Amino acid sequence: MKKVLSIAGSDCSGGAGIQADLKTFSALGVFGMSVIVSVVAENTCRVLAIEDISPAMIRRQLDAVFEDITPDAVKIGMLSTPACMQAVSEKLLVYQPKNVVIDPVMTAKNGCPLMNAESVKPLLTEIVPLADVVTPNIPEAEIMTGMKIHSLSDMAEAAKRIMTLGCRSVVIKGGHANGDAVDLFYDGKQFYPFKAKRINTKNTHGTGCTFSSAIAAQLAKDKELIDAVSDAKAYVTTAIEHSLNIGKGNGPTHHFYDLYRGKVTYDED
Ligand SMILES: Nc1ncnc2c1ncn2[C@@H]1O[C@H](COP(=O)(O)OP(=O)(O)O)[C@@H](O)[C@H]1O
Ligand SMILES: Cc1ncc(COP(=O)(O)OP(=O)(O)O)c(N)n1
Repeated sequence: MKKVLSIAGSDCSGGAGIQADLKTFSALGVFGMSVIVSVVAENTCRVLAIEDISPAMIRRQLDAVFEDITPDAVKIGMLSTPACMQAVSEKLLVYQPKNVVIDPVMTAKNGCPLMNAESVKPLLTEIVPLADVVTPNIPEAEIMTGMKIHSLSDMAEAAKRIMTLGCRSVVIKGGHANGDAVDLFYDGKQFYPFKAKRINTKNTHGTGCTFSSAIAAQLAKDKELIDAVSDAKAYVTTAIEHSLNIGKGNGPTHHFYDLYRGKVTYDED
């Protein structure tokens, strides 16, 4: 069975972060592992508190995984401080995992910051260059590039700027735009827009985590980047279509086993 590691924060309400990542991995038939970088006391309405795991403990968790198991892909989510980033980048440079997907999480849906301001620079210089694919939403892409994004051609310009940071490809997600949900994938040569009808729901907690984890799961299963992004877009769209009215705020995406049962392929190795 293919194995995928998530390096991210814990969402105790189960809709985003490590919890969304592991649910996505299971639904897509890969074995999920987790290195927890921060514990977030959050729910569908708000973030109450954040406690970062020490950099030493992040390093030990990474050693524990990599000395025993070789992940087929790695997804990186919330990294709140420069010290967390340094611990992760240092170990990934040592272990050199393949298929690294980086979701540069900066704020929760309710606007609460999940990454502090001094982390932008190390994100761009130490973390993004490790990525096979980086998946910012529009506000994150604006912060990464210093430009405003109002159109698909702005998304294309931002994608070009992000590629200069040294990643292999980028998908700018269109969840925060108006109209259809159009994500723009750029591999340094060509632009590929992935379009889905916008689903009229408030229950979109964890959409970014779900999408990036689904890309990692598909890359682990040896899909080409473009096919992994295409499949992940289909997966997240289904997960939003069937999202759950749990909690009083933005409910979570649903990792809809029944729809995926039968479509998932398991490897025996
Ligand atoms: N209401 C929606 N209908 C359909 N797709 C959506 C909707 N909201 C977000 N998406 C999709 O979910 C994925 C995550 O995007 P986005 O919500 O922008 O990320 P984030 O959670 O990081 O802010 C993207 O593929 C985006 O197009
Ligand atoms: C622990 C943790 N990590 C990431 C997020 C952000 O999740 P995301 O899927 O990008 O979007 P929202 O659900 O916040 O809209 C989080 N909230 N918590």
